[in-house]
Amino acid sequence: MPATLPSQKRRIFDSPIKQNKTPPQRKRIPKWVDVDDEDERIGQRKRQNGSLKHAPQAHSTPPRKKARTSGPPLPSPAKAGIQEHRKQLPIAKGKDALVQEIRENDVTVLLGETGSGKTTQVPQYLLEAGFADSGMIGVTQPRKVAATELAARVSVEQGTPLGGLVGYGIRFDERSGPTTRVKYMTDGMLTRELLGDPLLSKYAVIIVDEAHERTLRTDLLLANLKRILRERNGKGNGKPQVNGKGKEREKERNPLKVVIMSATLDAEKFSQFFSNAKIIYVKGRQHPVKIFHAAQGQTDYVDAALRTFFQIHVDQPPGDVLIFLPGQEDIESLEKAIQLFAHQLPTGHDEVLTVPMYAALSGAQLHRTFAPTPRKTRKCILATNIAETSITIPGVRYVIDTGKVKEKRYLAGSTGGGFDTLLTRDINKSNAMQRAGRAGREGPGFCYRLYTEDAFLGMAASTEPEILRCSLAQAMLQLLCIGQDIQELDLMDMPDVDAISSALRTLFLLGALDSHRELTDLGRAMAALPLEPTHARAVLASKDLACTAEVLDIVSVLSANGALFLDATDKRAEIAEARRKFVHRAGDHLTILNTVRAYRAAGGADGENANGHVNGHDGEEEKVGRSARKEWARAHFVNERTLREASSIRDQLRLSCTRAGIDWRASCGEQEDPVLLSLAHGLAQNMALITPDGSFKQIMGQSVVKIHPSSSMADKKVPAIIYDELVYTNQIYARGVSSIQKSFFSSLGAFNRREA
Ligand SMILES: Nc1ncnc2c1ncn2[C@@H]1O[C@H](COP(=O)(O)OP(=O)(O)OP(=O)(O)O)[C@@H](O)[C@H]1O
Repeated sequence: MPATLPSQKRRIFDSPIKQNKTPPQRKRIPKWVDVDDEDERIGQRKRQNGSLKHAPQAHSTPPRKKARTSGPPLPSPAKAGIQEHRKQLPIAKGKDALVQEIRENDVTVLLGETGSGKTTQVPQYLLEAGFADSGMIGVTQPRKVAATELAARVSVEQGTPLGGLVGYGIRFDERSGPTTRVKYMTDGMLTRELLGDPLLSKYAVIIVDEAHERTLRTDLLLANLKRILRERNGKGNGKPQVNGKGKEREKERNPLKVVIMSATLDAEKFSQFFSNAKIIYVKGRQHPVKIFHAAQGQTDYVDAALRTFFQIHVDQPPGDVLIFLPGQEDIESLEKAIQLFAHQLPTGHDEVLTVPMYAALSGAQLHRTFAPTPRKTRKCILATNIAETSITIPGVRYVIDTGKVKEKRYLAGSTGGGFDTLLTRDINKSNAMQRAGRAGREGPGFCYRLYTEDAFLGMAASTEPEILRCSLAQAMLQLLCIGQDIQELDLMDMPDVDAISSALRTLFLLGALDSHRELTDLGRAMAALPLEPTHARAVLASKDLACTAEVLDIVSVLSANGALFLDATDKRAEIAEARRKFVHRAGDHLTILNTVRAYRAAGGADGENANGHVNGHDGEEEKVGRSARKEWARAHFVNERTLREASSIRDQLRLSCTRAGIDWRASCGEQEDPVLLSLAHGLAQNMALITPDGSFKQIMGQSVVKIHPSSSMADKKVPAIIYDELVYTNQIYARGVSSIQKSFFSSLGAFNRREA
């Protein structure tokens, strides 16, 4: 039955907002069609089909109460309110049965509505039931922000400081210690741990959360968990032996429990992968989410989101709004538009606070999303799909879903030198349901889909696994280090042979593999650095060229999340003038180096403490230095957060270098060639020569590329370039470009190997 929003019969901006160039007055708002809770309907449909086993509360076996005999002392509840809230979650009703099922099965697949309490509660139930007595409980997440925020939430629920009983581990940021029993981490971090501990022996339980996302890391992890289960538990799945001698042997073997969780999972497929593992369905969601579909498809989703936001803001009760958009550009343009129109609202309306949320922002910036909303303010979070799964953003009551996402896809070239594409596409049902699930976490919620119900029903059920569409080089290098060949792994979906060949070729050209596909010492050294193979190769080359200090400065910035240079279309001339002093004629890499050096120098005394850290401790001098650096960054339109993040990455890389016997202090001063040559060792596949028309032709590939307009090398005519990446938008662009000498080619092993 069609339903309308309260204000639908009138134009959205009947209120006296200025009439000048205001898109919201141009068109009518999308018309909404109301449906019942889609997640619930789909759940029911599946249950009728018999594809789901029933909720834990349906189990008749009384839970076996196990006295807790060892392990860390459980803290007293932090706040009675939080403990009460925990008890009200849908999953709480099935707690004992759920714990019992996990005790009886090596692998459990847990399917439960968004917000039912899987991610925050299951690890705590297992902790409280003594599962962490023989090892840690590891919980993997596809995204960093989810790992850190969930660890923070669960440590509050446990009443312990973050990094104590409950901690997290993400690349370049670890908050866990000897007392940690529950550790949230990215799936990438846990796969890295396989390098040093192929049996993941410090874990008693591994919970793979949001498994429906099928990230490359999750798929590799699942294949390894299957192997580990065989080795640690003596079989793929089934009932562990718990009587008599079996119990003793089990203790010696330190068996592993695996729990696979999601709200939108093809449970049967996961169950079959783990030899028909038990499927448990947690029924019920905490709060209803009312879903509205647009009556007609929207051509301009940014404009439609703008209108819908103000419709909510003007007409609906308090509650923050979360808008899902495909990428940073749309986020920035919608943010500007919202701010513009919010200023024109008549008095009497709450303030609007916009908060962007995308992967390139630093941890501290992302943290703003979770800060309490000030009084008489409506927060509007503009997010990519990093806000789509796992997280609870307190205060969010309304979700606007544009139905779009940016998807990375690697196009492998037949002669090597493939490239990533990042294109906007329509979401699938699983995305849509997860997005709706971000409303209704603290009370009833509303989700406005800017697409029709038919469009929703016609969507694919789930995302294509990343392993079928991404570059495999880094993952294959890590696998080879633990003696695994991707083609022999028991994977849920096998990657394409072309993608495997392309990755093998990259590793061979980098010198990580020899001509028999055997891992070389160089390859092993590359895998030991927490960097992409190209950057790791550059760092290793810098050892021989005595310029590790410079290469670490550059690679740290390239590994940080945020962009280094801020852009503002209306200030292009001012920005160019401010940066003139440190833009290097050889291109973007040395410009990065100059920027890092200038920033450091702005803090006085080279801005580094005795360890070489820019972020030294709080002496008066350091405070002055910090504020001078901040001011410098502002004046030069440089993203200071990126530089601070890079500085902490560099500290960690220095430790890795020390472990690998590389002198990270080795510096070549002002010389350019050693730095560029080191980088060229890593970027040997990313080289191109100029053509008569001023574009560039790849040396190890067929593509003709242009230099991206954001590069300091844009429009420059130089004989040869290296570049960090190719991006495909309307044409193929090289980003992160430096000019190099042709004579470098003869110094690069890759070229000899290519000819071998
Ligand atoms: N940081 C937080 N602040 C406030 N409430 C929170 C927070 N994190 C979780 N909650 C509460 O706990 C509930 C359960 O969250 P949890 O993440 O465990 O659910 P879930 O079943 O894993 O959901 P999803 O499938 O969406 O990841 C939320 O609906 C919310 O009410």
